Formats: sequence, C-alpha cells, structure tokens
Amino acid sequence: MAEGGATHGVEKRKGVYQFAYKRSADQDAAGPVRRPVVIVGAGPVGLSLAIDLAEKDVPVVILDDADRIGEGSRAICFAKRTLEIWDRLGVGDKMIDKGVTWKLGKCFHENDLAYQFDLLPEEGHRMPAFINLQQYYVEQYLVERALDLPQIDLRWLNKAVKVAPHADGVVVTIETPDGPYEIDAEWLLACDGAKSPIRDMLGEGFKGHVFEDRFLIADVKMAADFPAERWFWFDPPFHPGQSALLHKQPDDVWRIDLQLGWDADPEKEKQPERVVPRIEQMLGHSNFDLEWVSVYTFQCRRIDNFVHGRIVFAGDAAHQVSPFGARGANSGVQDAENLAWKLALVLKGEAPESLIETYNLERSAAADENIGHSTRSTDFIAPRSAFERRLRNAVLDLARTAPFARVMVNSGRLSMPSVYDTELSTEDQDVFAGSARLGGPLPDCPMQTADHRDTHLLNELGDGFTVLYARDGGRPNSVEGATLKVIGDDLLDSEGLFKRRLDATPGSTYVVRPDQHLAARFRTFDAGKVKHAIDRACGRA
Ligand SMILES: O=C(O)CCc1cccc(O)c1
Repeated sequence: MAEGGATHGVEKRKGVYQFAYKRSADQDAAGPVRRPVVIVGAGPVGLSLAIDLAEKDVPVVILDDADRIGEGSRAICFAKRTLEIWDRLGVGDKMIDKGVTWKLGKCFHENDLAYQFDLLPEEGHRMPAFINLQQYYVEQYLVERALDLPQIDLRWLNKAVKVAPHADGVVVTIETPDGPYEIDAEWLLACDGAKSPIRDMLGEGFKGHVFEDRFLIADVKMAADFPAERWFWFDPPFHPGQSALLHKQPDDVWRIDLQLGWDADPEKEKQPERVVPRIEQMLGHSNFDLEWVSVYTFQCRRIDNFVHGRIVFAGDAAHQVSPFGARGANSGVQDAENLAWKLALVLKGEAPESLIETYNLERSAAADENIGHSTRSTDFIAPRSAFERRLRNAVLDLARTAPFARVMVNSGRLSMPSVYDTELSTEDQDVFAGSARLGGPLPDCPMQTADHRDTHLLNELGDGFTVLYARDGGRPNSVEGATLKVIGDDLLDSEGLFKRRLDATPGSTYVVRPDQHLAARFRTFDAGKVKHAIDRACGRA
C-alpha cells in the first residue's frame, strides 16, 4: 500500500457498459435476409458511421463480437473536426461536457521548454481544438445515441465469421450464442479494428512500416494540478534517454506514455513492480492508482484499396498510425463521415456506385498524409540509428535558442482534417483568400439566425448539400438538390468572421457537401454552375 492509500495493483476496469445478447428475427428466417448495410464493429468508427447513415434514413445492422465496452481507455485525444462530426450526429455536447478541453502543447528537452504550440489560436469556433476523453465514454455516448435511432439494429455477441461476396452484395455468416445465421448485405462495412477479421477473410494485407520501439501506456488515477495541456519530454531526467508524454483525462485520470526501447519485454514491463517505480520517478511521489497499463509497438501502414466490391474498410481496419499525433481514431471518424453520405446517395439511387470509389481516393490520400506525419514523428521520437539520434539531439539543443529549429521539433503533429483534391471539387475560377480551403471542411464561425438567435455556421448546414449565398440584392428562389442559406437573410454574419474566413463578397456562393467539405465556390450566383458543382460532387457529372 502506498502513501495516501494508493493501491498499485492494476485495477482491471470492467466494461462501463454491459449489453445483452438478443435474438434477432433474422435468425429464424428460412434463408439469408437481405439488408442494405451491415457494419462489423461497434467502436467509435462503426458507431459514427451507423448514426450518420441512420440520420440519412438508411437502415443499418451493426454486429459486434463482444457484449461490452470499456476495456481500457485506449484512444483519448479527440480533435476539433471529430467533435464537429459528432456534433452533427447529436453527441458533441455530451463529449465536450465530459471531456477535458485543451489546446496548448509543450515540448521539453531534459528540464527545459524547447517548443510550445497553440492548436486553436483564434476565437469563434464552437468546438475546441481537442478534448481528452476515455474511449469507453466515447463509445458509451455513441451507443446511447445509436439506441435512440430506430434505423439502427445493434447486435451484441454477433461475430462475423465468413464473408461470401457476390455481384450485388455479400453474404455474411454470423456466430451467436444461439448458433450461426446469415445476412445478405448489400454493403458490408468493415470497422473491425486493427486486427480486422474481415480483412483477413479477404486475404488483404497491410503495406508500410512496423516500428520496433516499445512504449508503456499507464492510466494513473491521482489528484494533481498539472494544467490541461499536452506535455511531451525528450530525454527527461526522470526517464533518461527516452521520451515521455502526459495528458489529463476526466475523473482525475492521467495518461502517461513512456518510451521503453526496442528490447523491452512487454510482459515484464506491464507488471506493477516494473510500472510503479517508473511512474514514481516521473511524479516524485507514489500517491496514485494504476487504472490501466499496456505496452505497445505500432505500425504506420494501410491496405491498398479501402473498397473491395461491396466490402468497404474504415478506421484501423484500413490504416494504422502511431498514437503520437492522435491521428488514429480521428481519421477513422473522418472515414466514417466521408463514406456515410456517399453510400446513402448510392443506396437511394441518387448517385452512381462509382461514387464509393471516391471514398477510397479521398480517404486513402488522407491515410497517406497521416502515415507520413506519423512516420516522421516516430523517426524523431525514436531515432533508428546513432546518426539519426545525434541529428535529433542537435535540433533539440538548437531549439533552446534558435526559433527556426523549434518548428523542427517533432513530438507528433496533431490530427488535422484533410483537404480533398479530387474530381469531386470544382476548381476555383476566382481567387479566394481566407482560411476556407476548396476540398477542406468549412471553417466554423459565429452567426445569428434571422430572429437574432446566436448560432454557429456548422450547426446551420443541412444534412445534405448546402449552398451558402452572400446576399447581393435579391435572393435566389431555391437550389435544386441543396438547402439554400442566404447570408444576410437566413443567417447573419454577426461578427464578420464568415466574411473573413470565407473571403465572402456580395454574391459569393459556396457549395458545401454533406460532410461539410467545400465542393465549389463562385464570386456570383449562377444556378447552372451550382447544379453542375453538386452533380460533380455526387459523381454524376
Ligand atoms: O498527444 C498525442 O500525440 C497523442 C496521445 C495519445 C493518444 C492515444 C494513445 C496514447 O497512448 C497517447
């Protein structure tokens, strides 16, 4: 027993949510029942995808081989874009209310501050730069939301064990406590994690790097008054020659990541008698409880194609990165958002099936970007040769005095949304300044409704396409295939930030996709051009 009554045995966190297996009518059918969408995996990606589809009125079956969530906190850092997506799905406030909000990062070299960054230096965004929240809370809130939606049929202890693709779907064999049954899915969405059984069933391998260094994760419960900031150390006195990371989570839990070196024995390093002295060394006291401990290595890699006929991969099943930069779960949720609207349009017959190929194009490019960042961070954090280490240490030394070297300090570039550069966007014919990017998500800003209620731009976008028109005299009657919002009429640019961030002049027109990414912008409204931009973004032109 440590000082202050702390216990250092790892308290194995039981699932915060336990679910019951329920027999489904599909199990009593004479043959496989046809379903439009089956999602394998009720993690953050599968649940976000299911909710997004359900909100677009697409019926979804989710299969999960477990009957609980909450084994360890795992992913903890959720980025602004992910929060904006969850806000659209109706769970943003819940996540923020529970999560620890932060935006500042500090990098220390030995005892000194080498570099610090602010992930959201400007005001006027509804969502913060980041929250820290244990993955089991994220899953709990997403499950609660999913249970509200009649279009979602969530089936626990349903394990997909076989897939048989055919011309217009996939027959999935599912094992349950009552024995096996089959579903004939029009689309099967594999959100079944890094070890994806569906990927194995297809014989689909990963390409990329496996890093050999090992890291210890410890979630430590203690009362501490460190600020809600990301603190990263290179070669700290409490863990010489290695790196360390500290994050604040809700419920007085702190995430500590300690680099162990490539030759560490994972089983040994997980034992409390090895973990506790390391944490004591870092904190300078022993007044903490270990809540969760794990030792990990990581990979930066992806599958070649995220789309295999009617089987589509998303999240860790499709790509993996190191934890540094928090790009794993965040990019997975962005996969979900990219796929949901496209699949909904295809299922409704409003877009050709080829639109799903653009999910592969856009999200595999995003994965490459994430993998590139993650690989560079990992190379900096865990240099692979004496030469690389000398170079890295020289940058860290220089950063003490030379500002140019500070930006080369790389402890993980934190997750940012991707800007899509595909055929779905209509090239700019006019010059636009501001922070909005063609192909990127629209920057948020404060607005007011026509009756002067405070709101934010992203909360006012429709569930489908939205056309934003900065009023110039009259207003267009309507726009085919989109919700029209006239700025200066339906929405008021109360603080002038819409004008600044989108470089809006009277007449400026913006075509926004259902995932809030900007598909086209024009200096004047032209119904024909707007229609063409929407058709193009749907793969119809
Ligand atoms: O701060 C970062 O770069 C990410 C922190 C993180 C995310 C997920 C797992 C983990 O152990 C650390």
